[in-house]
Amino acid sequence: MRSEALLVLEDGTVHRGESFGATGRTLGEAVFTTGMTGYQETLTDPSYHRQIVVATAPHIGNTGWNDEDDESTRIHVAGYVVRDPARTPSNWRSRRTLDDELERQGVVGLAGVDTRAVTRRLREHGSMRAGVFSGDGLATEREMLGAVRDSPEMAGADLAGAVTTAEPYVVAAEGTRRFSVAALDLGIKANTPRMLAQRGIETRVLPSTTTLDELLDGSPDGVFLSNGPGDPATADHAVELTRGVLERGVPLFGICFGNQILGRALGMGTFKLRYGHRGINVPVYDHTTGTVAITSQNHGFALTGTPGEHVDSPFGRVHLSHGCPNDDVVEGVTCTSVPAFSVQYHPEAAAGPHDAADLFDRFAALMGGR
Ligand SMILES: NC(=O)CC[C@H](N)C(=O)O
Repeated sequence: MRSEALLVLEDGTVHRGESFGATGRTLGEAVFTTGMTGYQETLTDPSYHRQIVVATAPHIGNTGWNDEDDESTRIHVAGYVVRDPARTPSNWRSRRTLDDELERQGVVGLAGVDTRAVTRRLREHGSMRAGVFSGDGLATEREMLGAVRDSPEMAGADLAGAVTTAEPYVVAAEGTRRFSVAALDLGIKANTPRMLAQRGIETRVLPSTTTLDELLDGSPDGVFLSNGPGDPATADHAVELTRGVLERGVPLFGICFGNQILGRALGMGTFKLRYGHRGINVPVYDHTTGTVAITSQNHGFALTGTPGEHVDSPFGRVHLSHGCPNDDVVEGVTCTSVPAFSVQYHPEAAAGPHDAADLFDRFAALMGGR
């Protein structure tokens, strides 16, 4: 029997459901994702650190949990809120149920709430702090709401240090090594080095506190700035490193948090979106080619500016080359004087779609001087 569990939002809204996964108490920023598949990749994506993820897709857990699709060594979400967990998961790769895995990793979840109502609330009032409470974590509503309101905001949160690798490691290229890349790990997903490896690129993954000398040790052909949790306005060290890389003319590619960091290094500002972009079918318009890609996204912050415009930077002209047609948010920047570009969405596409995979080829071409 599942026990009672509550989702308490910062604005005082309370949703009653049943415990799912571990019982107890968890606090974080409530955000929603519209992805209908890929919950394993979402839950293990370090960018979701300290977020309580609400799935708008009603049936979650249908394909169980496997030993192959983790994007990192553990589940990173602070909590998981679903409508209707699968009672009988079925997939040839499944090893256990989502419910069991959440419990095994001590992740507090909630099932049986009207996730569409929660999503409407977050869409209209913005992402907000929240808590999931069950078992020993339950208390009076007043006490639970107090705990939510005492918890830290996502704005101003510096979280890369909580998810970065402790030690450097190398992911070898598949086949002949064409290039080597130094990747700054701010919460990197496993599929990024994998997609680089498929293109003959060796990736040396380095902790977020790496110095510029360590980053450029061995003269890598390129530098990669990873995705990651938290507020990009706090990522001063990564911004400094990026300026050093741009000054030396080393080819650079950034994804999501990495896009925000490149933008900041170029003098742009960042701001918090009302409810962010999280899903696997978000359109992005490429102002260079005039094409649209359907993309995987997970961001709560964005760069300032208008897609399509050119702006001046200490490193020459910058094209705000990609934008989201839904709301005109900048989705990518391309430098015209230095070999650097980045995107706010996820070409590593875990989970899918694969429209943007060619960006890794573009990075390879940049390193090849073409
Ligand atoms: N996936 C990411 O890299 C997210 C970047 C940043 N933490 C944001 O929410 O905007």
